[in-house]
Amino acid sequence: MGRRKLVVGNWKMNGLRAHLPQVAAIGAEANTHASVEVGLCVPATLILSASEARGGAFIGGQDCHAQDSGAHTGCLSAAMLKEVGATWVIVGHSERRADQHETDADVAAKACAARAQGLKVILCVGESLDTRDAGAALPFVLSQLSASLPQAAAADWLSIAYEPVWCIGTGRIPTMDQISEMHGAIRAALVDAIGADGAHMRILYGGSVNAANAADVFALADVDGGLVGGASLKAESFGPIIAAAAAAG
Ligand SMILES: O=C(CO)COP(=O)(O)O
Repeated sequence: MGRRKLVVGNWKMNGLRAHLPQVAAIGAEANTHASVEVGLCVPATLILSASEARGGAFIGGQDCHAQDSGAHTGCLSAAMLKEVGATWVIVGHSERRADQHETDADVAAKACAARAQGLKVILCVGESLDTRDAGAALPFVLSQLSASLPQAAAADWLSIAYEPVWCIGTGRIPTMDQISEMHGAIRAALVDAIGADGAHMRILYGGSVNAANAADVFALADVDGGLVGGASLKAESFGPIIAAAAAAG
Protein backbone atom coordinates (compact mmCIF):
# COMPACT_ATOMS: atom_id res chain seq x y z
CA MET A 1 0.00 0.00 0.00
CA GLY A 2 3.05 2.25 -0.15
CA ARG A 3 3.15 2.81 3.58
CA ARG A 4 6.50 4.30 4.63
CA LYS A 5 8.09 2.38 7.48
CA LEU A 6 7.96 4.18 10.82
CA VAL A 7 10.37 3.33 13.62
CA VAL A 8 9.97 5.20 16.89
CA GLY A 9 11.96 4.96 20.09
CA ASN A 10 10.11 5.40 23.37
CA TRP A 11 12.64 6.40 25.99
CA LYS A 12 10.06 6.19 28.80
CA MET A 13 11.48 7.63 32.05
CA ASN A 14 15.05 7.38 30.84
CA GLY A 15 17.44 10.05 29.70
CA LEU A 16 19.23 13.11 31.05
CA ARG A 17 21.10 15.77 29.13
CA ALA A 18 24.10 13.44 29.18
CA HIS A 19 22.18 11.23 26.74
CA LEU A 20 21.78 13.91 24.08
CA PRO A 21 24.73 12.56 22.04
CA GLN A 22 22.60 9.44 21.52
CA VAL A 23 19.83 11.59 20.06
CA ALA A 24 22.35 13.09 17.64
CA ALA A 25 23.76 9.66 16.72
CA ILE A 26 20.26 8.25 16.14
CA GLY A 27 19.38 11.36 14.12
CA ALA A 28 22.43 10.68 11.95
CA GLU A 29 21.29 7.06 11.46
CA ALA A 30 17.90 8.39 10.40
CA ASN A 31 19.61 10.54 7.77
CA THR A 32 21.36 7.52 6.29
CA HIS A 33 18.04 5.63 5.95
CA ALA A 34 15.79 8.29 4.50
CA SER A 35 13.26 5.70 3.31
CA VAL A 36 12.32 5.16 6.97
CA GLU A 37 10.59 7.74 9.15
CA VAL A 38 12.44 7.71 12.49
CA GLY A 39 11.47 9.34 15.74
CA LEU A 40 12.33 9.48 19.42
CA CYS A 41 9.74 10.07 22.12
CA VAL A 42 11.89 11.40 24.93
CA PRO A 43 11.03 12.60 28.45
CA ALA A 44 9.38 16.03 28.30
CA THR A 45 12.42 17.57 29.98
CA LEU A 46 14.55 16.64 26.97
CA ILE A 47 12.20 17.62 24.14
CA LEU A 48 13.68 21.08 23.63
CA SER A 49 17.32 20.03 23.61
CA ALA A 50 16.59 16.81 21.70
CA SER A 51 14.82 18.78 19.00
CA GLU A 52 18.01 20.79 18.52
CA ALA A 53 20.11 17.60 18.25
CA ARG A 54 17.63 15.48 16.30
CA GLY A 55 19.20 15.27 12.82
CA GLY A 56 16.84 13.29 10.61
CA ALA A 57 14.69 12.02 13.48
CA PHE A 58 11.53 13.67 14.74
CA ILE A 59 11.02 14.28 18.44
CA GLY A 60 7.83 13.38 20.26
CA GLY A 61 6.31 13.34 23.70
CA GLN A 62 5.08 10.26 25.57
CA ASP A 63 1.68 11.58 26.69
CA CYS A 64 -0.37 14.77 26.70
CA HIS A 65 -3.38 15.99 28.62
CA ALA A 66 -6.77 16.14 26.90
CA GLN A 67 -7.23 19.79 27.92
CA ASP A 68 -5.31 22.76 26.51
CA SER A 69 -4.68 24.29 29.94
CA GLY A 70 -6.08 24.34 33.43
CA ALA A 71 -5.74 23.13 37.00
CA HIS A 72 -3.97 19.82 36.32
CA THR A 73 -0.83 19.84 38.43
CA GLY A 74 2.07 18.05 36.82
CA CYS A 75 0.39 17.51 33.47
CA LEU A 76 1.44 18.82 30.06
CA SER A 77 -0.79 19.91 27.19
CA ALA A 78 -0.21 19.16 23.54
CA ALA A 79 0.46 22.86 22.95
CA MET A 80 3.26 22.76 25.56
CA LEU A 81 4.92 19.77 23.91
CA LYS A 82 4.62 21.41 20.52
CA GLU A 83 6.08 24.69 21.73
CA VAL A 84 9.33 23.01 22.76
CA GLY A 85 9.72 21.06 19.53
CA ALA A 86 7.62 17.90 19.67
CA THR A 87 5.86 17.01 16.43
CA TRP A 88 4.48 13.65 17.58
CA VAL A 89 3.09 12.18 20.78
CA ILE A 90 2.33 8.69 22.06
CA VAL A 91 -1.08 8.19 23.72
CA GLY A 92 -2.50 5.17 25.51
CA HIS A 93 0.75 3.40 26.30
CA SER A 94 -0.02 0.37 28.47
CA GLU A 95 2.21 1.73 31.23
CA ARG A 96 -0.01 4.84 31.44
CA ARG A 97 -3.20 2.81 31.11
CA ALA A 98 -1.95 0.76 34.10
CA ASP A 99 -0.11 3.33 36.24
CA GLN A 100 -2.33 6.36 35.59
CA HIS A 101 -5.56 4.40 35.09
CA GLU A 102 -6.17 5.94 31.67
CA THR A 103 -9.35 4.71 30.02
CA ASP A 104 -10.04 4.23 26.32
CA ALA A 105 -12.12 7.43 26.40
CA ASP A 106 -9.20 9.33 27.97
CA VAL A 107 -6.91 8.03 25.24
CA ALA A 108 -9.29 9.09 22.46
CA ALA A 109 -9.60 12.57 24.02
CA LYS A 110 -5.81 12.93 24.29
CA ALA A 111 -5.42 11.94 20.64
CA CYS A 112 -7.98 14.59 19.62
CA ALA A 113 -6.21 17.24 21.70
CA ALA A 114 -2.89 16.38 20.09
CA ARG A 115 -4.43 16.49 16.63
CA ALA A 116 -5.94 19.90 17.36
CA GLN A 117 -2.39 21.17 17.95
CA GLY A 118 -1.13 19.59 14.75
CA LEU A 119 0.80 16.80 16.46
CA LYS A 120 0.94 13.35 14.92
CA VAL A 121 -0.15 10.57 17.21
CA ILE A 122 0.80 6.98 17.98
CA LEU A 123 -2.07 5.25 19.76
CA CYS A 124 -1.12 2.10 21.66
CA VAL A 125 -3.22 -1.00 22.22
CA GLY A 126 -2.31 -4.45 23.54
CA GLU A 127 -3.46 -7.34 25.68
CA SER A 128 -2.15 -8.73 28.96
CA LEU A 129 -0.76 -12.24 29.27
CA ASP A 130 -3.91 -13.39 31.09
CA THR A 131 -6.03 -12.17 28.18
CA ARG A 132 -3.72 -13.84 25.67
CA ASP A 133 -3.75 -17.10 27.64
CA ALA A 134 -7.54 -16.97 27.85
CA GLY A 135 -7.64 -16.90 24.04
CA ALA A 136 -9.22 -13.44 24.08
CA ALA A 137 -6.38 -11.30 22.68
CA LEU A 138 -8.08 -10.49 19.39
CA PRO A 139 -11.47 -9.35 20.73
CA PHE A 140 -9.77 -7.48 23.58
CA VAL A 141 -7.45 -5.50 21.31
CA LEU A 142 -10.15 -4.78 18.74
CA SER A 143 -12.50 -3.49 21.41
CA GLN A 144 -9.73 -1.37 22.95
CA LEU A 145 -8.94 0.00 19.48
CA SER A 146 -12.51 0.84 18.66
CA ALA A 147 -13.06 2.58 22.01
CA SER A 148 -9.75 4.51 21.83
CA LEU A 149 -9.99 5.58 18.20
CA PRO A 150 -10.38 9.36 18.06
CA GLN A 151 -12.87 11.24 15.91
CA ALA A 152 -11.63 12.02 12.42
CA ALA A 153 -8.97 9.30 12.69
CA ALA A 154 -6.92 9.41 9.50
CA ALA A 155 -3.68 7.90 8.26
CA ASP A 156 -1.96 11.26 7.76
CA TRP A 157 -1.84 11.98 11.49
CA LEU A 158 -2.57 8.76 13.36
CA SER A 159 -0.66 5.48 13.64
CA ILE A 160 -1.50 2.48 15.78
CA ALA A 161 1.02 0.55 17.87
CA TYR A 162 0.19 -3.02 18.85
CA GLU A 163 2.13 -3.66 22.04
CA PRO A 164 1.24 -6.87 23.89
CA VAL A 165 1.82 -6.02 27.55
CA TRP A 166 3.52 -9.37 28.19
CA CYS A 167 6.17 -8.54 25.60
CA ILE A 168 7.15 -5.11 26.93
CA GLY A 169 10.57 -5.22 28.53
CA THR A 170 10.39 -9.00 28.91
CA GLY A 171 12.50 -10.20 26.00
CA ARG A 172 9.48 -12.18 24.77
CA ILE A 173 7.74 -11.55 21.49
CA PRO A 174 4.68 -13.26 20.04
CA THR A 175 5.17 -15.74 17.22
CA MET A 176 5.25 -14.24 13.74
CA ASP A 177 1.85 -15.85 13.13
CA GLN A 178 0.40 -14.17 16.21
CA ILE A 179 1.75 -10.78 15.15
CA SER A 180 0.43 -11.27 11.60
CA GLU A 181 -2.97 -12.32 12.84
CA MET A 182 -3.28 -9.32 15.15
CA HIS A 183 -2.02 -6.76 12.64
CA GLY A 184 -4.31 -8.19 9.96
CA ALA A 185 -7.27 -7.93 12.34
CA ILE A 186 -6.35 -4.35 13.28
CA ARG A 187 -6.06 -3.48 9.59
CA ALA A 188 -9.51 -4.91 8.86
CA ALA A 189 -10.98 -3.08 11.86
CA LEU A 190 -9.46 0.21 10.72
CA VAL A 191 -10.89 -0.16 7.22
CA ASP A 192 -14.21 -1.01 8.79
CA ALA A 193 -14.10 2.03 11.07
CA ILE A 194 -12.75 4.74 8.77
CA GLY A 195 -13.03 3.32 5.26
CA ALA A 196 -10.37 3.07 2.58
CA ASP A 197 -7.95 5.36 4.46
CA GLY A 198 -7.59 2.57 7.01
CA ALA A 199 -5.49 0.75 4.43
CA HIS A 200 -2.94 3.59 4.59
CA MET A 201 -2.69 3.85 8.37
CA ARG A 202 0.57 2.55 9.77
CA ILE A 203 0.42 -0.23 12.34
CA LEU A 204 3.58 -0.62 14.43
CA TYR A 205 4.60 -3.61 16.50
CA GLY A 206 6.12 -2.93 19.92
CA GLY A 207 7.47 -5.15 22.70
CA SER A 208 11.05 -6.44 22.93
CA VAL A 209 11.96 -5.42 19.39
CA ASN A 210 15.72 -5.76 18.95
CA ALA A 211 18.33 -6.05 16.23
CA ALA A 212 17.92 -9.85 16.14
CA ASN A 213 14.14 -9.98 15.58
CA ALA A 214 13.44 -6.68 13.77
CA ALA A 215 13.97 -8.00 10.23
CA ASP A 216 11.49 -10.85 10.71
CA VAL A 217 8.87 -8.61 12.36
CA PHE A 218 9.18 -5.81 9.80
CA ALA A 219 8.84 -8.28 6.91
CA LEU A 220 5.27 -9.16 7.95
CA ALA A 221 2.54 -7.84 5.66
CA ASP A 222 0.72 -5.45 7.97
CA VAL A 223 3.67 -4.43 10.13
CA ASP A 224 4.69 -0.92 9.14
CA GLY A 225 7.47 -0.44 11.66
CA GLY A 226 8.08 -0.57 15.37
CA LEU A 227 7.72 1.20 18.68
CA VAL A 228 10.92 0.37 20.52
CA GLY A 229 11.69 0.81 24.21
CA GLY A 230 14.97 -0.43 25.68
CA ALA A 231 16.76 -0.92 22.38
CA SER A 232 16.11 2.69 21.35
CA LEU A 233 18.19 4.22 24.13
CA LYS A 234 21.45 3.87 22.24
CA ALA A 235 22.33 4.36 18.60
CA GLU A 236 24.33 1.13 18.61
CA SER A 237 21.18 -0.92 19.34
CA PHE A 238 18.60 1.31 17.60
CA GLY A 239 20.64 1.83 14.41
CA PRO A 240 20.38 -1.82 13.29
CA ILE A 241 16.59 -1.73 13.90
CA ILE A 242 16.31 1.35 11.68
CA ALA A 243 18.44 -0.43 9.07
CA ALA A 244 16.19 -3.51 9.26
CA ALA A 245 13.16 -1.31 8.55
CA ALA A 246 14.96 0.22 5.57
CA ALA A 247 15.80 -3.23 4.24
CA ALA A 248 12.19 -4.37 4.68
CA GLY A 249 11.12 -1.36 2.60
O1 LIG B 1 6.80 -0.32 25.50
C1 LIG B 1 7.55 -0.36 24.54
C2 LIG B 1 7.63 0.77 23.60
O2 LIG B 1 6.60 1.69 23.81
C3 LIG B 1 8.40 -1.54 24.29
O3 LIG B 1 9.41 -1.57 25.22
P1 LIG B 1 10.62 -2.62 25.03
O4 LIG B 1 11.09 -2.47 23.59
O5 LIG B 1 11.64 -2.20 26.04
O6 LIG B 1 10.04 -3.98 25.27
